[in-house]
Amino acid sequence: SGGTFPKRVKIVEVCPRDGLQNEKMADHAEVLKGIRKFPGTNYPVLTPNFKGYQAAVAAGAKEVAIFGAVSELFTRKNINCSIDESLQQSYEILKAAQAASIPVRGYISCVLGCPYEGKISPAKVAEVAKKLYSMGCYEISLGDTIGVGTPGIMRDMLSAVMHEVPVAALAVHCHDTYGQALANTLMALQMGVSVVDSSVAGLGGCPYAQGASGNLATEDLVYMLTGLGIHTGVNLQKLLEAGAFICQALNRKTSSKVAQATSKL
Ligand SMILES: CC(C)(COP(=O)([O-])OP(=O)([O-])OC[C@H]1O[C@@H](n2cnc3c(N)ncnc32)[C@H](O)[C@@H]1OP(=O)([O-])[O-])[C@@H](O)C(=O)NCCC(=O)NCCSC(=O)C[C@@](C)(O)CC(=O)[O-]
Repeated sequence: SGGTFPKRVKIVEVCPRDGLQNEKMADHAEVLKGIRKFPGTNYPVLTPNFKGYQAAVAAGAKEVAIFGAVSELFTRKNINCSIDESLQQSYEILKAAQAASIPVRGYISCVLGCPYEGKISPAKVAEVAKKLYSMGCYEISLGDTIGVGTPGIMRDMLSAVMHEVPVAALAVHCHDTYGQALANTLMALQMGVSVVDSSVAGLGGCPYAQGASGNLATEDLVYMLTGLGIHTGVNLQKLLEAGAFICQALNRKTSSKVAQATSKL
């Protein structure tokens, strides 16, 4: 593998959630019932509050994800509460989930910049990450929700967070609004992060974040990791087929550069 890069990277495919959340879509209970489940694959449900957690568990969710942010204004627009209130809700979900042996992943949004508050201090991200981790999230996914970050900002943010949370429990979640998602992810990999969120065909975007656009495309991530000799366990050809399938179903163009390039071969 390449120098200080991790030998293997776990990719968390967020297209079924992040990628499709802007589409007119069924509620999670119908989705969970409707999908064919494969052994060894997790199907986490994003739960915005305790009511959402209870509904997800009642629908058979075996893993849930909670989300918070480092910006008061974004938190208000996204889930209609303050950061402290959102952490309190997260705590309640984590307590119930621990009692039910349900793993909880934590997302933090706007870690490299906020559409409403602008610059975000790395110390603030570290503080929220520490709280979610100490409350029991097994992994913290750090989201550049509106894709404004550049690798230097990613480096400063991660340096602060890694003082508070072990790097093995960190993931990055980059949006590609300014074409920086792959570069930001590469910086995170160089700093030892080995879990990366991405979305097939680059679909995605947060409806509550002005200007947010698609996620890092999984095809492009897998292509880069393969080139670096990093193991992912993902078959790029099959991934390209999955991307083509979902783009056709949604009548959308892929944002993956690899998909665009290989379709012309
Ligand atoms: C969180 C709420 C629901 C609060 O919304 P609220 O209006 O503050 O909630 P409330 O407690 O005042 O309740 C209002 C009504 O909603 C109902 N309600 C309350 N909760 C639920 C629930 N869970 N499921 C179904 N119904 C619910 C509740 O029962 C009540 O119904 P009524 O009594 O009036 O008939 C709202 O603000 C909301 O839906 N927000 C959207 C959250 C969302 O999906 N955001 C996008 C997620 S993606 C993201 O954040 C970024 C990420 C993770 O992808 C990573 C990155 O890129 O950074």
